[in-house]
Amino acid sequence: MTALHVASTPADAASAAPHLLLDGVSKRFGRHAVLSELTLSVNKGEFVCLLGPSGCGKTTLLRQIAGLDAPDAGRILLNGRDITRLPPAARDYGMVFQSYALFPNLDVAGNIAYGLGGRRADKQRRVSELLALIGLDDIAEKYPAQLSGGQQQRVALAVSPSLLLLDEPLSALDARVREHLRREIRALQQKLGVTTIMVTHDQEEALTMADRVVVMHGGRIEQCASPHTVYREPASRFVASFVGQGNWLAGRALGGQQAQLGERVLTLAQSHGLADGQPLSLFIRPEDLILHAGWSASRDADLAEVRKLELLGPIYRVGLHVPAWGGAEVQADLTHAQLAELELTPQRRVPLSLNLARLQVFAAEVSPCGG
Ligand SMILES: Nc1ncnc2c1ncn2[C@@H]1O[C@H](COP(=O)(O)OP(=O)(O)OP(=O)(O)O)[C@@H](O)[C@H]1O
Repeated sequence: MTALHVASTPADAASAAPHLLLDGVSKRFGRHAVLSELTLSVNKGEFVCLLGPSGCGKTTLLRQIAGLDAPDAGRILLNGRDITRLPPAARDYGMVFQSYALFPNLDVAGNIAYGLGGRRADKQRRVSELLALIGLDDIAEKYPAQLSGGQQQRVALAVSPSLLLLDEPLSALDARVREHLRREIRALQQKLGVTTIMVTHDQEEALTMADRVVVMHGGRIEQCASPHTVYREPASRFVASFVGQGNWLAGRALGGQQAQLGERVLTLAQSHGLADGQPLSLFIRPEDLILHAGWSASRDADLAEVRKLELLGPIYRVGLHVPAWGGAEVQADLTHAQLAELELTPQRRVPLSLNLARLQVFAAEVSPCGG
């Protein structure tokens, strides 16, 4: 992992403006536009995840914020102060670009004290408080190389920077440790109120840790919203496909709020705003498909044949073939209790409908939606 740490500036306390503002930031490498007019504001104490596939520009954006690279266009403001053109050395805050943002030649207490201002006695008191807070008071005299990965992360947070920039901090760890550290980092970040921007390509990490997720694709922001909104109301086809699982169904727009799916006419929760006859893509999460115990349960249901049952731990993912929906193959998620109640087995036929309130409609090719 790499981590960047920008120490506090005196302006921090008074500012009501966004803590960090990126205003139309663009960056090219040769002819390749890696960042295209990105605009993003981050509030004090917020935890923002930059999420996107490999090569979408996450690390490049983090490097612009850190000042390790300068954008070709746009501005970066920290507490209202334009820092865009300042090389790291000319910025009047300290910055570290090392593993876990720690100085290897300072012990834990020294690392924490480095970022703190004030008189020596106050500093010592604050260091003790922070060590207690992160639960590492017994290792104050150890050096970063003597710490475990998790301990290093905790110290990096306790260094209490104005802005903590983390680039894939958990990617090298095994799943169990990663899950534990996610919770620990998030809890500490909230306790300490450290404004944090973390790069990840792991959607689960972003959804579980962030206040806001910035989904990037091809150097642009596709959506910037809470994890709940990104998951439940993806702003573009890309976001819908990249975050979580989902079923795509090919349909056709009818007048008003209606859409044709195979033989079925659906009345959507909202107007799709598309011209009559235009092809559209209907998107629905596996948990938003409804399997019915009896045929009379819903007049809106169509018969589906169970093709596959896959155990995913707490839920079953059921593969279904639906002749009435143009022969669509879909996946539905069911709890163990639901599966038992429906007595589902392969080849069995079951009435299936869509939770129309949860159905998302996209034009067959839709333009990205900015965050
Ligand atoms: N110094 C550079 N010179 C030329 N091209 C670069 C440079 N740095 C990054 N790129 C290119 O810019 C694009 C974005 O790279 P970046 O590292 O920001 O992506 P990323 O989203 O962080 O990906 P990953 O998750 O794989 O780290 C890539 O195509 C990369 O090859």
